[in-house]
Amino acid sequence: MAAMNLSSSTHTASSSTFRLLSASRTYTSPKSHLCFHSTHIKNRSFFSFPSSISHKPNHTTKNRRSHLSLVVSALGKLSDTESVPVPPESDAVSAVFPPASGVYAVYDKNGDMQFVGLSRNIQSSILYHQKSVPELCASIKVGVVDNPDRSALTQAWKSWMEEHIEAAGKVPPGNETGNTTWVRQAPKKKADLRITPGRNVQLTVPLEELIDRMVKENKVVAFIKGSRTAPQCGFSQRVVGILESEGVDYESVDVLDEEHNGGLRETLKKYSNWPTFPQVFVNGELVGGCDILSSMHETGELSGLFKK
Ligand SMILES: N[C@@H](CCC(=O)N[C@@H](CS)C(=O)NCC(=O)O)C(=O)O
Ligand code: FES
Repeated sequence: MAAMNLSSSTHTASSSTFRLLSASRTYTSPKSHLCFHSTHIKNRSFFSFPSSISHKPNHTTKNRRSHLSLVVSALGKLSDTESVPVPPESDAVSAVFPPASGVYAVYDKNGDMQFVGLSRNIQSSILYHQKSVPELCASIKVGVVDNPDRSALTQAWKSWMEEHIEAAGKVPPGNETGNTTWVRQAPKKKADLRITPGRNVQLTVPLEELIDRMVKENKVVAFIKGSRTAPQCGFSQRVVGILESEGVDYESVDVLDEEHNGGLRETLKKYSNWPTFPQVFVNGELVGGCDILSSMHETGELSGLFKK
């Protein structure tokens, strides 16, 4: 039997015996390397869902229920669930499919099942599929899982997959390993800037001057602990998250990278007259660290600054 893709996200489950991967493999938090000093351990969430199941439904339970009753039902057997045609316009998709949690099975125009996914926001997943592969999304069956935890969702997905495999004798093509048709691709992240190519390279210009050039030649520069893909401290991670959610094009520099940025950590403190990291510069000026960025992000001031 072919191996399978689990859900619409970037995680895969593969097995010759239709075994789901253990929760630790599928849902491991990528943040386990972070420094969790007591200063920022409070209020942190140590667990994160994959992107496709991380959306919070934006309807109240009451609204959601009345919405759902129009088009989809609570999880039952796959064969007992009615398929709903996918309207061509995204507005209509939003009106038909609810932002609820559960499983969904996508059928092409010949009625062949293409993919079974699980999602914290079925509406958002369907909108994504309709946009990326409209030719494969003719109709969809939805099974809502009320009050889902991840094991309930995974169990629901497994039950539909097993039922389909028993009836059809094969995994839906979109769930085969290596099939990325239904997977949301994470945008490629930029590499961090480095001051030197390596420890052995002798600087011919003072480090202060290199810092000065770096912050003046790039609109937004974040000096952080760790890389942008793997921040080593919760403060730096928070700032990376803010910059990502602002959608701004920014450069990052790892002050802990002694191999490429030797001496930067201490020299930058003197240059900016700021004792801690992260440090974010915009248009050559220090804006601040985590606290300042967080409050400017919340008030909208930060987006205004990025537009200047
Ligand atoms: N309140 C600060 C928190 C940042 C912070 O306290 N950073 C510490 C720990 S990561 C730091 O950089 N200390 C100096 C150092 O490690 O060199 C902010 O808003 O950015
Ligand atoms: S708080 Fe420990 S490295 Fe930032």
